[in-house]
Amino acid sequence: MPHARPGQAIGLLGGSFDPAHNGHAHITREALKRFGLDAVWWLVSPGNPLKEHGPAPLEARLARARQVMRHPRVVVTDIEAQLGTRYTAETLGALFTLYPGVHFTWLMGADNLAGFHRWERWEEIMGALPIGVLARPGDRVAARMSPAARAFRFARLPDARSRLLARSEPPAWCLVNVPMVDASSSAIRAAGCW
Ligand SMILES: Nc1ncnc2c1ncn2[C@@H]1O[C@H](COP(=O)(O)OP(=O)(O)OP(=O)(O)O)[C@@H](O)[C@H]1O
Ligand SMILES: O=C(O)c1ccc[n+]([C@@H]2O[C@H](COP(=O)([O-])O)[C@@H](O)[C@H]2O)c1
Repeated sequence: MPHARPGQAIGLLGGSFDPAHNGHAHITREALKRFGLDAVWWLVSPGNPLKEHGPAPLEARLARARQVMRHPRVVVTDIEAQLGTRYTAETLGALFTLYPGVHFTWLMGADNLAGFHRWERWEEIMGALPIGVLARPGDRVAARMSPAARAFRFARLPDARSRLLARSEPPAWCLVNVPMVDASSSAIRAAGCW
């Protein structure tokens, strides 16, 4: 498990990373800058609980992720495999116990906010930690209009105040309009490059 000191602000980017690509690396660098984070941990998932087809083997996805994301403040991890968790709510519960005093922020692309209300215990997650959302081509409107965004409209931090997010009391979320990179794992798989 990676190291974190109490008081540090750590962003968590969960994903299938099947495979990792430049879009992931780009939003990670933007999240570090825009949300005032000390570090970001990639949580390479054993498998998205909502996806029917399992991803490529975890070892292969981790190896690719480590090639794609080389940054002194980013750690590529298999934390969920180590913890034996699959649902994000479970993973977070375990991390809060293991890292008391660490300020975790959950990171996601705008497409994930659009479907966030289908996640297990999503309202609890909203109440448990700040959520940083990064623009993704084609998904900003769906994200802003999503059931989760509407239900938690009162907890939205404006883009201009994004640097306060990591240390905000949850529920708190912020959608930042970063420059967008049009890359996706499904396009890479469809092109037969993985
Ligand atoms: N180009 C991108 N711009 C913004 N966010 C992204 C981008 N690519 C991935 N993300 C975000 O990174 C996280 C992990 O994404 P994931 O590993 O599912 O990749 P993906 O490209 O979305 O995969 P797929 O195409 O198979 O759905 C998600 O929160 C997703 O929204
Ligand atoms: O907990 C859930 O119900 C849940 C449902 C869908 C996705 N997630 C998490 O969302 C992250 C992004 O998943 P994916 O497959 O879109 O890359 C990853 O960490 C998943 O474990 C979590």
